[in-house]
Amino acid sequence: MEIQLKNITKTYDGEVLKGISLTICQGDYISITGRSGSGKTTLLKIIGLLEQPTEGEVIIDGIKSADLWKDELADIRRQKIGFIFQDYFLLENLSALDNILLPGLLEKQEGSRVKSRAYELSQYLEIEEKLLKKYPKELSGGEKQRIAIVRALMNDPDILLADEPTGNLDEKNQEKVQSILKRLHEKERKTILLVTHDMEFAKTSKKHYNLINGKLVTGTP
Ligand SMILES: Nc1ncnc2c1ncn2[C@@H]1O[C@H](COP(=O)(O)OP(=O)(O)OP(=O)(O)O)[C@@H](O)[C@H]1O
Repeated sequence: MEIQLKNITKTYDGEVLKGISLTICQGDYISITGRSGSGKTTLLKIIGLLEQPTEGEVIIDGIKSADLWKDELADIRRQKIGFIFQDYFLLENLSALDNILLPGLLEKQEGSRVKSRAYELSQYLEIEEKLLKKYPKELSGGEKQRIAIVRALMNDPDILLADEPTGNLDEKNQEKVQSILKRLHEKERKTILLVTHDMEFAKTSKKHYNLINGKLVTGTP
């Protein structure tokens, strides 16, 4: 999947993004850093089709997102984009396994197929089977984030959008998540777009941008 941003602006109270153009090609690993409030999450939401730009175009595989219906945008989000967040967004009253299975089951995919993919991916991310029975409150931050990554991978998305995925983790788990993203990029050819405060983490990407005054500035991490 190729995502093109053309001269994107976003205005809330003030102008947060001021003319951003960027092409994200299949297989890219891009990191974006920037000070708090600079608009990183806003940009990620626009790329993930969760938010509309005020001006400018988001073009997905040659099709302008503004020309698509809400349902079509939701289909692209579900089928092609995986989201990973700092706060994991696991449902507390579901086991880790059910959290992973829920999106697929909501889409009425066949239960046994969804389940075997969940186990396969959990094994790939070295999540012990016994962890899958636990509830989020019984899991460490690192475990929760790995469960959230499995959930993001269930539909085999082309691109993973990761918003501060190591923000709440200790050093050991930060390294674990970093190496998982690296492996998904190198071995599975996933496109990765990473927002992080952590310059060391940004260094592991192939292209790095700094978001300054609403514009992307090429940086060498
Ligand atoms: N839905 C919204 N309504 C109004 N203002 C918003 C909204 N979302 C974000 N903003 C504002 O836009 C600016 C950019 O926010 P954003 O969350 O994109 O920054 P960020 O770089 O991700 O920050 P952080 O690193 O602290 O997470 C902030 O000033 C924020 O208050």
